[in-house]
Amino acid sequence: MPGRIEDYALVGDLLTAALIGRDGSLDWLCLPRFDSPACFAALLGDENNGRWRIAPVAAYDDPAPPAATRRYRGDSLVLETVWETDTGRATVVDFMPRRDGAPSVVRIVEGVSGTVDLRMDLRLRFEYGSVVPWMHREHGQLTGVAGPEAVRLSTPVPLTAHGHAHTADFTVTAGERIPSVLTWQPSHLPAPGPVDPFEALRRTEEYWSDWLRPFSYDGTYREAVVRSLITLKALTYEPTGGIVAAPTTSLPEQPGGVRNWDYRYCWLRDAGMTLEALLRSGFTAEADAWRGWLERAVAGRPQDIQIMYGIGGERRLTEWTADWLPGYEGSRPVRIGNGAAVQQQLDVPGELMDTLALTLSSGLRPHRHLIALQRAVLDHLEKVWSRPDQGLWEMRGEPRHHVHSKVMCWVAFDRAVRLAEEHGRPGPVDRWREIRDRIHREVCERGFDAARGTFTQSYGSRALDAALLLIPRTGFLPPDDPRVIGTVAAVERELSTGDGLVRRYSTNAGGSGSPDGLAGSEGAFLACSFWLADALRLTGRADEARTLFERLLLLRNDVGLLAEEYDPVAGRQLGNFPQAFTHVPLIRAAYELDRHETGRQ
Ligand SMILES: OC[C@H]1O[C@H](O[C@H]2O[C@H](CO)[C@@H](O)[C@H](O)[C@H]2O)[C@H](O)[C@@H](O)[C@@H]1O
Repeated sequence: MPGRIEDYALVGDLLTAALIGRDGSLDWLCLPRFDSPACFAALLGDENNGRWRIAPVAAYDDPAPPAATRRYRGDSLVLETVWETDTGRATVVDFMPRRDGAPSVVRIVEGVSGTVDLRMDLRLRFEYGSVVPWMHREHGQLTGVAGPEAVRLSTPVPLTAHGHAHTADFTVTAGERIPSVLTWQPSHLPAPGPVDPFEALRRTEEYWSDWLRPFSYDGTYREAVVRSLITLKALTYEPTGGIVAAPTTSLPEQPGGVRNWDYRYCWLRDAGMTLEALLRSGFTAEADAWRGWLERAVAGRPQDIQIMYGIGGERRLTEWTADWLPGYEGSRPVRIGNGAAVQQQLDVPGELMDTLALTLSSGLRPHRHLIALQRAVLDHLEKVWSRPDQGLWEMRGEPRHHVHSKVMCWVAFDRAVRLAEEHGRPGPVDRWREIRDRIHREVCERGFDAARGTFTQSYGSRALDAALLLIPRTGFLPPDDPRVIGTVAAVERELSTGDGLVRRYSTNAGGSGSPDGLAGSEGAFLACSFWLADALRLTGRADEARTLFERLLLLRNDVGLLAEEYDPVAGRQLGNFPQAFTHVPLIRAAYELDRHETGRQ
């Protein structure tokens, strides 16, 4: 059975990523890309949906299994799991080397002291756990083939078949290193050249230390920021520059519930925020690559711009359900694809304009096509900003006039005005200024509940929304405006989960059912909880901001990773994992709190 979400660690090769549990089981891997079918999908079912486990024999069935501790090697994506057994200590080193042709996962067992008896258990399943491949030996490698896919395992450990599993018991002694390399390829091609596991390890470590070289932040939260940045980089599809929201699908927002979504795609919103974090950290190459991805993805008519795309810029992300998969802890359906791709979410043009303005002010050269695109986006937004939408939470119910979306429409015109005023960019500035001011008036009249002193989730509603915490950082109103202060206080009061964290909205607002039209509820939303920390700082409550931020840092798992949500009652992470949307505000809050402290000193 899969572990808790926080039991997993990430390894990746910048084209896809794998999740490996504390129990030594690789339970999730899509090959050759993030959005390809999984060849190990135990995460969304059990071992018979595909897994590759290496662990001490005693860890398999013993009710008191040996203890494992984990860490990444330095500032890299090379994972080490250290097993302490009665007879000795062994380390399993897991990583995905940078690709030189075919994608591979390398797992090296190193004997540290004494001897350790281990077991390898390989259950290869293509097509999200549904296809049992034909397994055979070829050129000394165990090979699995089914349809278009082939996987080869190269290891000195002799595996034997037991039903649809291949297993081996073996012993490692101190000083010994036993490698296994699993490589994927299209089945019609000849076997790729061998991977030297030790040389691959050296190069992978070297790559990560080179990558971090431009990073100079040395503040209080360096360790958390670095791990978040490495995670964001690992979620970037290197060939195109697209950034996935998370490498998983259908890790539930409520165990056993229906709030299960596929995040292996690029949201303009999430990626724009990621870009801000990368730019602020000095990673301009990634920012430039993403801009290239964006330019290609959105090319065409502005009315056809989607809120999300595939990692190659694909538009059709048709949602379907993998009904054969039991789901993580029975959370069904397991969704592949994402129906939100065709939604109207009016915050997105604002995110886009904000990101483009940021890239310009960071000194990246403007692309001619993007300048034309901005004009076209604004022309289109002028026609549609007053319509209802699904909002940033991608609510699947009736469209509404979401206040956060309207504020972001204001941002779109505001940034256009500023680009014209400050950078001399051409455009109908007076008209943009006039629309900007009209949106502002409308939001303050229709989106503000004067009796309670707070902005609301949508016009005329009493419901609140933690996205409103973003208002002070957009410049829509200054942080010390009583309407901002009232909104922060109302969100804290009404959306708190009792421990300082907040939900994004109430799934039971006024007893009338959830505004998202879905059954069940969900946990505290971690991005919103980081936004709250940021809003507290902005509104003059820096000490409370720091306390909340440091509490949030404690929710990271043993290797520094966070999912989308957290269940404060069960004390466990929820939702897709690790999630960019969570790690991005962590980075921002860390920088801002440090900056505040330095300013104070
Ligand atoms: O809550 C319902 C929606 O949940 C997902 O969207 C969430 O994740 C996105 C990616 O991180 C984020 O941009 C969005 O703001 C979140 O609400 C899901 O992808 C949607 O299909 C679903 O309707």
